[in-house]
Amino acid sequence: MLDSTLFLASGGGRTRGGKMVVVRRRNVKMFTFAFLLITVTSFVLNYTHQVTTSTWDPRHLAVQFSEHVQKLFKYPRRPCSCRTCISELGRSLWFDQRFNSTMQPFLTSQNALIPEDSYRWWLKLQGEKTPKSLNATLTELFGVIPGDGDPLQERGSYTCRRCAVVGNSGNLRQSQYGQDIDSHDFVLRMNRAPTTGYESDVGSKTTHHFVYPESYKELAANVSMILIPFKTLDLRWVVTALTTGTINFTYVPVPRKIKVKKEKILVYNPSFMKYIYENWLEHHGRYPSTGLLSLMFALHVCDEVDVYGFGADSKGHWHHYWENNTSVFQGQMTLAMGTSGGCNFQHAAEQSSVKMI
Ligand SMILES: CC(=O)N[C@H]1[C@H]([C@H](O)[C@H](O)CO)O[C@](OP(=O)(O)OC[C@H]2O[C@@H](n3ccc(N)nc3=O)[C@H](O)[C@@H]2O)(C(=O)O)C[C@@H]1O
Ligand SMILES: CC(=O)N[C@@H]1[C@@H](O[C@@H]2O[C@H](CO)[C@H](O)[C@H](O)[C@H]2O)[C@@H](O)[C@@H](CO)O[C@H]1O
Repeated sequence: MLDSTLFLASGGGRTRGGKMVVVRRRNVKMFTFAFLLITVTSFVLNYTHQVTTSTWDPRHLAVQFSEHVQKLFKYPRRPCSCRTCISELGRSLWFDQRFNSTMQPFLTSQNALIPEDSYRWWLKLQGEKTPKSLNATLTELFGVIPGDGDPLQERGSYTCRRCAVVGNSGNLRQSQYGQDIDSHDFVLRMNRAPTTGYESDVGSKTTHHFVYPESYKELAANVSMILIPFKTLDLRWVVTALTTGTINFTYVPVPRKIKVKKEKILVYNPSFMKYIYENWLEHHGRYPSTGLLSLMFALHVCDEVDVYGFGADSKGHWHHYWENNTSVFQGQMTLAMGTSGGCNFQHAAEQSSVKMI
């Protein structure tokens, strides 16, 4: 194919002598050489800007390069009609190097497999001493909840899915962001975040709410609850909270029963947590904060993401928008992202279609 294209491009006809063949071979060689030169040069130029993660080890560079090319071929951007789409590669190499569109944010009844290395990492997060068998727990869990289908995952209906991730920072106070937040297709909130009484600043719409047993709050009937399990007990808690009500204590008291429809319960994937810890937190801290887990989740299921309520307020105070604690905290970006760890999210925000508001 390449040969015949070159042949035509060189304007020649098939001749009797060997000369044309030599010219064609030379053309092929020159083309191949030029292609390799351009590719390698642009790759090297691009990567020399990545001070934090690149090394000059040729093997490392070659691996990174081949991964990048594979990604481009294997996962071309999905249909999206937004002005800019998260999954569009090539806007920021920094972002592309970390973003892995193949990672699955949910555990589902069809995809409940946690690789051994992820499982080992996850088990250490909260030092669970005698964890129950994970397989048995997951079988039981998906015997109780259907664990499938969520509007966020059904690609067909939205061509531009706009999501708002609302953190719990006091910087939302008097922001008047309520309407803006509510204008999104999906509004993701977390932990104890209330909306009643704070509508003008934080909005009133919630489509998805991230919780773990210790941070559970009652949700409206139309809201999907996304359980973030930090330990096996958290998975078992959902089962008992929907059935027998036997678990009422983890490391603090937790609700015995929850009033959530089984079809509205989704389960965050521990392997996805590990991916965030490795690719985005770059192993800083112990594990990602709920804010970062929610944000990364959104980046993998939405086409456009706007971020609200992260960081300290304008006076450097670190508190929830519904509380009055005015303690000063300097490392706001760090705490917003990791459990005593951080990632250069500002960098990501500046270079991709994520807006931090
Ligand atoms: C005492 C304690 O453990 N507090 C943690 C609480 C607590 O467990 C829950 O509120 C449930 O009661 O949870 C956390 O987080 P929390 O519920 O405070 O906030 C959720 C996410 O919002 C972002 N945030 C919050 C406050 C603030 N001033 N600036 C912010 O940027 C952060 O990204 C944060 O992750 C958590 O789960 O991550 C982290 C907090 O450290
Ligand atoms: C304040 C604190 O560090 N408490 C820890 C607790 O951490 C909290 O875990 C939550 C998930 O369960 C969530 O990640 C929150 O952001 C953390 O502050 C756990 O690590 C717990 C484990 O036994 O120990 C508490 O001291």
